[in-house]
Amino acid sequence: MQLERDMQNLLQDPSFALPYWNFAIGGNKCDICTDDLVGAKSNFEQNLLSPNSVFSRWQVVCEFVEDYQSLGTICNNTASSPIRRNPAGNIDRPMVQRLPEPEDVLLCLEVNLFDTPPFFSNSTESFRNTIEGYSEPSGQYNPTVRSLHNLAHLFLNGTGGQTHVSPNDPIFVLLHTFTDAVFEEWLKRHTTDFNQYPLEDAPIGHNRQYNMVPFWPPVTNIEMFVLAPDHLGYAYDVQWPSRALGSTEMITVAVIAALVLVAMIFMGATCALRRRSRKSEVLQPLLGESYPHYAEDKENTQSV
Ligand SMILES: O=C1C=c2cc(C(=O)O)[nH]c2=CC1=O
Repeated sequence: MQLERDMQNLLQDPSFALPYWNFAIGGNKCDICTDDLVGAKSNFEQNLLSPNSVFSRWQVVCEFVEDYQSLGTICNNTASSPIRRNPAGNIDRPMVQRLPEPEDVLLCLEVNLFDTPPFFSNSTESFRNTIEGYSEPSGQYNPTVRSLHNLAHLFLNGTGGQTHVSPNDPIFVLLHTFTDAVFEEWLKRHTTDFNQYPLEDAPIGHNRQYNMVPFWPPVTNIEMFVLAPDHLGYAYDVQWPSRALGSTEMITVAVIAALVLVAMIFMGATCALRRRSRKSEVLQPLLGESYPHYAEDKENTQSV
């Protein structure tokens, strides 16, 4: 939100809103990697951005993570190299050559618990770990899988796919606004019980009452475990995909539809038969063939 406000100030446009990148579109194309958006691929160098994009002139800062760790130095914001990006181009990892599928988002929204022990990247049936992308989209932990948020990062295959430098790629923000939109939708669809947020035992910075580092002013994790339109003053406009029916569901629907049709035919036929019999009852002569007619009656009386 601070970034959005900063950009509103820079642009002198209070209506500016951060967009999101719906990365759950499947396939191997980065739909926003065009020169009018976040930059197309260079025709000259496969890992770089097209010179027609403003972002081809952006430089990566804080690239030397080994130095920061081994020498204990702090990143001094020295620019070192251009942004690298080669979507779907990681030939060593075919699994990250495709974006998440729309269905993956739906499955992840169905995971009931926010988090489960050990509150880490190997948690299973945990919404937090599933949207993060260390589980099958349905929530089952699988160490070989990368999905959703993680898969979107790795798909970018370059600056945006390396944790310590990924914020240098402008896609970073759009990838995370969408991830936040999925979180928002999950909060909407599930009763939000604060107790599901780990009070302890999560990695440092991730417990319920811990501050979210490095945001300023300080804000705790639990303060953000709320519906954004009601408490934070923003909302997402997303068309969530609808769920395609599985084969068992399709058979169930077909059987129900067939039963309803048979019931309707039966009811229609019964009504028609009833109406017909009621009609013939109404038109029945008061004196049937078996009753003597008045004239005959009279004749009989006279002859006596
Ligand atoms: O920038 C990031 C890069 C990531 C790579 C993975 C992974 O699953 O290997 N996860 C990432 C998260 C990032 O934020």
